[in-house]
Amino acid sequence: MTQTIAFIKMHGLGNDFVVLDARLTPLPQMTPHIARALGDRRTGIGFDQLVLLEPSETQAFRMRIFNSDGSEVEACGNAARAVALLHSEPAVIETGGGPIALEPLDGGARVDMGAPRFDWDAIPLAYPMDTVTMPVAWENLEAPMAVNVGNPHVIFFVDDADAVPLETLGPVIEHDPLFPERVNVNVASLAGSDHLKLRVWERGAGLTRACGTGACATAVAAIRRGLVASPVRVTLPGGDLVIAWAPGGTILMSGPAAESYRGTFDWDDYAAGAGA
Ligand SMILES: N[C@@H](CCC[C@H](N)C(=O)O)C(=O)O
Repeated sequence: MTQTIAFIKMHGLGNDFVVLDARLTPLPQMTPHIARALGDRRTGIGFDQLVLLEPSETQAFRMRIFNSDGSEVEACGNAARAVALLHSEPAVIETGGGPIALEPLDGGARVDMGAPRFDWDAIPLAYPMDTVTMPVAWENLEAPMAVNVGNPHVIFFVDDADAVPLETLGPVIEHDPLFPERVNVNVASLAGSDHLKLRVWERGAGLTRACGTGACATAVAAIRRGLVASPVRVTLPGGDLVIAWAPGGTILMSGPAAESYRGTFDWDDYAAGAGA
């Protein structure tokens, strides 16, 4: 007998999610096949990420994240703000990238995303390399910085982020063998002494309206290079986030989130033919 599953559609700056809440009632096992089928905007519900909330043995609850290509990943900044809004009270939660602290605000949230990591094997890269000014280039994109903020990011500072053909270069860089777990690709330009403009090609999801972890990684990279001072306003196609970070500390991300609608789907409609 098929199971009817309730979902909540949410977004952070247009980066959209389907949230499944299995904290009290367990759901059938999520697989990459089902996540991909649900995420298909032509035949499924459609989303950038699927967010699965489960009980945790160590924190208030656990947030699992699946990209629209079905891959399970460690972190999602915009989803963290959406989940903070849904949970509606402060909480420390478990993620694949480590614990993060949620604080709901009116129409959004502040999230402590933990400390960034810069070592080549923490990104991870395929071999040892300076991650502050990487000696690599893809066409006109050169000398990026790599940061892991729970998930892996590479950041290119350019004169005009809008002029970069991210839809063609993004997938090439995402799948370059230098990044054994693939990578999220950020192109940023300076808009002021505390303001960056950012576009992101997301690993496993493509071009999105906004990427919270991309904003965190890019702000940290720009502060580390001495390009901007914290707190940094990061303007994405979907709107603005504010990121605060000091070397040695954790990253604080603030910004909006919203619920779009609630619905249900039949599990068997998406499980058909499911292998992995
Ligand atoms: N939308 C995100 C990031 C989602 C995960 C990412 N695509 C990855 O594969 O690491 C955000 O807001 O941070």
